[in-house]
Amino acid sequence: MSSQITIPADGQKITIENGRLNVPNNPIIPFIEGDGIGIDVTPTMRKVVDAAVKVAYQGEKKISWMEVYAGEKATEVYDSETWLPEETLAMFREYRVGIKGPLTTPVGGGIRSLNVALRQVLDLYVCQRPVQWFTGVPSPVKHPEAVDMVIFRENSEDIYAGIEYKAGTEQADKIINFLTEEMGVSSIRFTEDCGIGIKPVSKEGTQRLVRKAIQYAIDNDRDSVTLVHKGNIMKYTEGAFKEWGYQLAHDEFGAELLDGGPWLSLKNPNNGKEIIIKDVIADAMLQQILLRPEEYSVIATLNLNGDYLSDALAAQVGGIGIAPGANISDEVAIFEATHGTAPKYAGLNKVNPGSVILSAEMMLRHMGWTEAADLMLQGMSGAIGAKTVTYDFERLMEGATLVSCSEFGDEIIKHLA
Ligand SMILES: NC(=O)C1=CN([C@@H]2O[C@H](COP(=O)(O)OP(=O)(O)OC[C@H]3O[C@@H](n4cnc5c(N)ncnc54)[C@H](OP(=O)(O)O)[C@@H]3O)[C@@H](O)[C@H]2O)C=CC1
Ligand SMILES: O=C(O)CCC(=O)C(=O)O
Ligand SMILES: [Mg+2]
Repeated sequence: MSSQITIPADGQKITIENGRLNVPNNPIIPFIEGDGIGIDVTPTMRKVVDAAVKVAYQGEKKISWMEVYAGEKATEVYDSETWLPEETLAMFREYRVGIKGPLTTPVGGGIRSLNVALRQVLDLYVCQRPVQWFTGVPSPVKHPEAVDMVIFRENSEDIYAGIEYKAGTEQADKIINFLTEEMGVSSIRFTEDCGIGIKPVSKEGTQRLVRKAIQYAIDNDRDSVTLVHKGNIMKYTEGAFKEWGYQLAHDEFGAELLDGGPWLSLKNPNNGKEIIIKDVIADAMLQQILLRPEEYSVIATLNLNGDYLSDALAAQVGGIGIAPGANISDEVAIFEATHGTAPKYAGLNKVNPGSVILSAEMMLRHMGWTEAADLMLQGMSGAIGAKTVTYDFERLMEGATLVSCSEFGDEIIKHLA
């Protein structure tokens, strides 16, 4: 298959040297526009990033964007069967840092999630989703300012691994027969026409995620890491996640039992402050984040819990239209909005581009371009403070001026200087 990707002539590759990113002044950044509202939010994000970089570095630094394809656009550019071209994966591997818009996943059939495939193939095992309130953003809770959490969602395992067999197929029946006849399982209520899903959760997968969460708490002066699990019911997957998480905190970070346990306490080696390692059962956590958000800071959790928690928490600070995210491995990082393709709004230049813009802000910070990242936050706060906002905020804010997706980007740019 011939290449459909144009490599910008004027940029250089980001490399990794001794485990650290080496970012040239003119890095090539691969991006996927995304399906649905990707066509609205991604160009707006690029314009805002370019403006922030220009203001921050006065032309000394500049991003060379390189479009790579996935999803519906890939089927147009390549052929109708190609949803995730090998060269897209190769570019992310080679260029180290990228960003993407949302990609559609059909429900109940059709292709499996391309978003999940990207995470699995590139082993982007950390899904990092910070949730923080911007002053003035409409919220359904009384104290949105109390929400300041960073979710570390395990991104490569769990029921999200996509090991599923459709009811009535030979594979599903084979597994059911194996379970009932060889494993003594008697609790499959209806063995006829029963779909089967498998939930792999490993010690290594858990510990590499929890390690990142604790290190983040240390590096960012956070006071707790909460392991969120449903280990009372799923003992050997979610329960094991909790046990392996505590074990890692003890073995690698020297955490000690607090008041006899099970919570642990460790001293932040940077400043001597205490970091508590605790755990909460997932359903109770959904209540806790609403009632006592100030008690939670860094959250480490399994893939599906993290998916639910991140949208629920986003709602408390303005919705998924403004909640950013990153998928990170030791070699590659792909930043992405937490929302989906919102097909009913696709191409209307209507939705909030805040989520992918804040994902780009995380990307700039990851690259060490903190001045540009800080400016993006300033621009976002400025646009929201001036109440020039997209429909999702405008419908909840008194006295706000409704602007389109691209106009919201322009409002952010106005507040960069
Ligand atoms: N990482 C990814 O690429 C993801 C992809 N998806 C995929 O996206 C598709 C659609 O999923 P769906 O469940 O409808 O979820 P979506 O996130 O696409 O949309 C749900 C609702 O959230 C609100 N919303 C979403 N994005 C924005 C935005 N930028 N600005 C303002 N409001 C927004 C809208 O609410 P309202 O109607 O109230 O205005 C929208 O109707 C599916 O195929 C799903 O698999 C889903 C999540 C992540
Ligand atoms: O891949 C998808 O379609 C959905 C993924 C998702 O909801 C998420 O990553 O938050
Ligand atoms: Mg989700």
